[in-house]
Amino acid sequence: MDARADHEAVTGRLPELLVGALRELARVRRLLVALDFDGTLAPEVDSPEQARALPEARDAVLRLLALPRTRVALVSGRALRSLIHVAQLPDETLLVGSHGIEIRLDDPTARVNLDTAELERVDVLHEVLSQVADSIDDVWLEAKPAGFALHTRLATEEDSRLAHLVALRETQAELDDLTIREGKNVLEFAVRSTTKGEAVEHLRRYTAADAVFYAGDDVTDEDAFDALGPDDLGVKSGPGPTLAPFRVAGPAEVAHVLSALATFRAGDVHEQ
Ligand SMILES: O=P(O)(O)OC[C@H]1O[C@H](O[C@H]2O[C@H](CO)[C@@H](O)[C@H](O)[C@H]2O)[C@H](O)[C@@H](O)[C@@H]1O
Repeated sequence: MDARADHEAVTGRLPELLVGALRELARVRRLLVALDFDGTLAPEVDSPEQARALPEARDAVLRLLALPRTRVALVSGRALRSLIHVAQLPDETLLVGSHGIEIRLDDPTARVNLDTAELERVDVLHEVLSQVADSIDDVWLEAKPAGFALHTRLATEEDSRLAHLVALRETQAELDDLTIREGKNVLEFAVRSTTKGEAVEHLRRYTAADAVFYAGDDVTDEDAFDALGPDDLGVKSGPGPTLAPFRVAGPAEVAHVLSALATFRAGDVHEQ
């Protein structure tokens, strides 16, 4: 294969500016690759437990994990348990679940511990949100350690709007200071407040990374993009307003970006 064909095989149809930024990033000494899961590595599906990373994305993540001075983290709104189930990645993958409430670094036994007051608030949330889910067609509740996700993907637009309105009204009538986040066909309620931005900062310190790559698709990923600095690189997956300097169409293109990053990094690591 000549050099041009070789270059095209690695970069595909990625914009030249993005390819240049990936090459630059691949040269840093310690790199943290932090990735959202749903809508970024995995295409959206109706049943959250059926979601899986695209094979090309998973291969690229495995290649990155195998490189020296390169750490990979998943930063997800999913409960850690659910993230472990769908991601199916080796233990050296750093995991952030529940939008930063649950963090699994290199100790796989680490658990989130809620105090009694928080556990009581989770119980109240459960009672209120179960009633909402039970009373509206095709609306269901996903449990997480510190809260719940009210899913409306399969509901009609009208029922979805109604579910959001009622859930907001009823939860706020019962509990103060809830953390409420709107995502894709989901409204999330938690009794603890953290953001993906805080999670990225935590991971940056933990890994002593010289630069961070972050890819994400949803509103909550904007906190992570906001936490990036001039030496970092953010890529938004799919449509919607974003702080990320680069955008690709969706998970298939994210996989391509990760694959190119792994290839550049492997080359640069060998050169050093
Ligand atoms: O931060 P993420 O990794 O993107 O997780 C965000 C939420 O993802 C899951 O819900 C979303 O994906 C589902 C599977 O494609 C889809 O059915 C649902 O409509 C989406 O909202 C997950 O179930 C949530 O707990 C996460 O917070």
